[in-house]
Amino acid sequence: MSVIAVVPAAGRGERLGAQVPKALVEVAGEPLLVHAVHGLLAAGCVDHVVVAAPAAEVEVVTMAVRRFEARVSVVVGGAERGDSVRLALRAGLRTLPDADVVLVHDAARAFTPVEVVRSVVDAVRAGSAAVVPVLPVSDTVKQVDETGRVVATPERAALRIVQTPQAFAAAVLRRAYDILAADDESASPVASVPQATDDAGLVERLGVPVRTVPGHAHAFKVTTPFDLALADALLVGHPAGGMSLRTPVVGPEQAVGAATRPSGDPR
Ligand SMILES: Nc1ccn([C@@H]2O[C@H](COP(=O)(O)OP(=O)(O)OP(=O)(O)O)[C@@H](O)[C@H]2O)c(=O)n1
Ligand SMILES: C[C@](O)(CO)[C@H](O)COP(=O)(O)O
Repeated sequence: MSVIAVVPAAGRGERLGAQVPKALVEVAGEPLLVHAVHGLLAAGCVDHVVVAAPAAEVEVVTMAVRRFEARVSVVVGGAERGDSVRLALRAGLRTLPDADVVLVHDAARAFTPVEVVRSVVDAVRAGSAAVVPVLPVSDTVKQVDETGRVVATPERAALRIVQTPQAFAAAVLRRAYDILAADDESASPVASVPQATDDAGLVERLGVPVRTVPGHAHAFKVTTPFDLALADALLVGHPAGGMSLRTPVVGPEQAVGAATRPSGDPR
């Protein structure tokens, strides 16, 4: 019984517009990707992390995560986020075939508090097949048509912003991504990956109920230059590898009951 986290980090980051792929953009002296991986491992309940890297950056990414030793592996990502998740998931299930829980976590949500990681894992361990961290919506949301005309105003109280890591019973996510077995070689690794804007969306299509747990403002997705400025501001006063990297990485055995332990760390 173990927990795998897959980290899609193969995007270009068009909306950020940096000179390097977004996952390699540095905040407080470390790439976003390293902050994200550190946060997962620091939660103490994740056994192995698989990062999906841009094809041209596999070596750079491999060097960046070398400090985590065998607990992190790197694969080449795909054309879309879903392709990257599938490739990383397949590699993770080969590394740890007995994994019972899989997390999917955006490299771009680099400052997610460890409590959120523990909370989604605990919820799956408690019997939920799929769990997503969410925040309430504070703006009114409109649905518009292709011309921009408002066609509906959904009831705000029923809406939630969805974050990552999203956690799944391994068998359920494997089914959602149509990975029949950890050593399945029968099809192209990225053939017919169903696309959705998040992984829970695929699981919903299977009719599997998805549970929510509280997310955290620090789990925002670095998408635009404004988000990057926010990340820099959050880490002001922290040394290189500040907020996330101050939390020591602990092994799963040290994290028993971790979700209920008070933490003095802002993560
Ligand atoms: N082909 C892709 C596209 C995205 N991602 C990853 O999925 C996460 C969420 O995607 P997003 O924030 O949209 O990143 P980008 O696709 O890089 O951003 P943009 O849409 O602005 O280009 C990121 O960690 C990104 O690296 C990925 O692994 N493979
Ligand atoms: C998975 C996600 O982070 C949940 O909010 C989000 O849907 C990713 O969207 P993106 O356009 O790939 O950034």
